[in-house]
Amino acid sequence: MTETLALEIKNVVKKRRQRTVGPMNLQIPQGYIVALVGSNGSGKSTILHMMTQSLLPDEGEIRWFGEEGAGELPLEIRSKIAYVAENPLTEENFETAEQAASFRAHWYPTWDQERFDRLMTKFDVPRKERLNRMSKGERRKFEVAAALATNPKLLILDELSSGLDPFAWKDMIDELQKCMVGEDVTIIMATHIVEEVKRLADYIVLVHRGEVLGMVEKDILYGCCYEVWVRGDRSELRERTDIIQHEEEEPSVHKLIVRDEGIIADLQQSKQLQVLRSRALELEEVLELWIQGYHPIQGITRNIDF
Ligand SMILES: Nc1ncnc2c1ncn2[C@@H]1O[C@H](COP(=O)(O)OP(=O)(O)OP(=O)(O)O)[C@@H](O)[C@H]1O
Repeated sequence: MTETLALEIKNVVKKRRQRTVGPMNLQIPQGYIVALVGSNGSGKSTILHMMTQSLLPDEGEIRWFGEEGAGELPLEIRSKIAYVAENPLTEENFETAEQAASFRAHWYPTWDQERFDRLMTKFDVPRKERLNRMSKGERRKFEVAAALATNPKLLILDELSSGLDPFAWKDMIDELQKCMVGEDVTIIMATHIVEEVKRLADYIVLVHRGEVLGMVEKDILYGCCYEVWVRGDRSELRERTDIIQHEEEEPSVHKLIVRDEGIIADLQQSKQLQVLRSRALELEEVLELWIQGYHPIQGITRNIDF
């Protein structure tokens, strides 16, 4: 990757009570939306905490915008980063939205009050209400409005949709898409919502049991694997090295997972096999295969027992 990097993670390790996260390496290019996906407890929030220095790595280093990241982040870099954590800061609990916003405006030279006001109105958040008296969704909307008002170069979001109703969720998606137009903003978001990944992400980082399995362009994952049902003798399939998974659903009817559409065409050419039907795998199914050991770019890593 030759683009300017918003963030670079080199050999980073964080030891947590239940699980060690890392060692991991990641290069996040500037100007894209990157989604961190993975099961509960896989390490997504830990990674985001380290990206914002709310947690320090035990080993390795992180660089922001190509700058050295050792020690405390300089204010100049910190003010380019906005972070919406999974759980909001308790320090601000007794402040109203207006008070918390004016405090943040003081720390962020790029604070845009007009943008904040516009978003608060759009999201319908009560300004004079104390933050700890807001509903979960209202608080979330305030946090996102305040993060966007800082005009960040790097926006880090942990579970954006947590507590949001479907209308507010759509508004958020629209705002994030708007904020990517014509600006050199990078967004890194941890999410469990496939629709969010589909709508927003340029790249997907898959995290599994504390390990970063890789980063792949989202569009590569569409049409990278197919499910195909064929009728014929299993001996006809034995020689094929391009089958990722095989299951004999009933005698002589096989459900296969194959790498690409070309293989389906190839199977259709076979005189001994009859292709019954096929479909492209959904994004979440491709991710599941990746967790099982099939890398969408590097390919097959397992042997199939016929
Ligand atoms: N404050 C903490 N102290 C010690 N261990 C923690 C702490 N927070 C998380 N962990 C552990 O670190 C590991 C990774 O947790 P993390 O919250 O990063 O996962 P996650 O992928 O964000 O999960 P989820 O999708 O459920 O939010 C888990 O084993 C968790 O128990």
